Amino acid sequence: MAEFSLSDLETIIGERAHSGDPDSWTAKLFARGMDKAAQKLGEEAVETVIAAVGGDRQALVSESADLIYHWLVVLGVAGVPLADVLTELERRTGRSGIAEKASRQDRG
Ligand SMILES: N=c1c2ncn([C@@H]3O[C@H](COP(=O)(O)OP(=O)(O)OP(=O)(O)O)[C@@H](O)[C@H]3O)c2ncn1[C@@H]1O[C@H](COP(=O)(O)O)[C@@H](O)[C@H]1O
Repeated sequence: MAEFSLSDLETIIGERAHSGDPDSWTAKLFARGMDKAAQKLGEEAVETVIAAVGGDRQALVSESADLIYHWLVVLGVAGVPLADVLTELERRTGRSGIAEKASRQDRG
């Protein structure tokens, strides 16, 4: 399970976004647009902060997962690929080729 990556989740979100599946939370968020997606991201951020400050380790893991999922949905609704964020993070390290290497490892 440790091999599961943010890139995998981005792919799943992309597949579900316009699936038309009435049971898909992802499809619902994409249909309702940025206001709803961003609102959910904000709520999950607050819940993550509460878990962290409260020292609730299990809640912190769970809320972090909710937060990251909703962050990727917001990126998807905005049309911003995860790779753009990774490239920006890599730029800040002052090194090059790290994101590319991670992507190669991701693909096996
Ligand atoms: N990781 C997640 C994930 N994390 C959280 N959530 C959903 O986010 C929602 C947020 O819960 P809340 O209680 O805050 O929201 P709510 O109160 O039900 O909604 P509102 O009242 O705010 O409208 C819940 O419905 C959760 O199921 C997620 N939904 C989907 N995924 C991933 O996306 C994939 C595709 O999901 P579907 O699009 O639902 O098929 C799944 O297989 C997962 O991998």
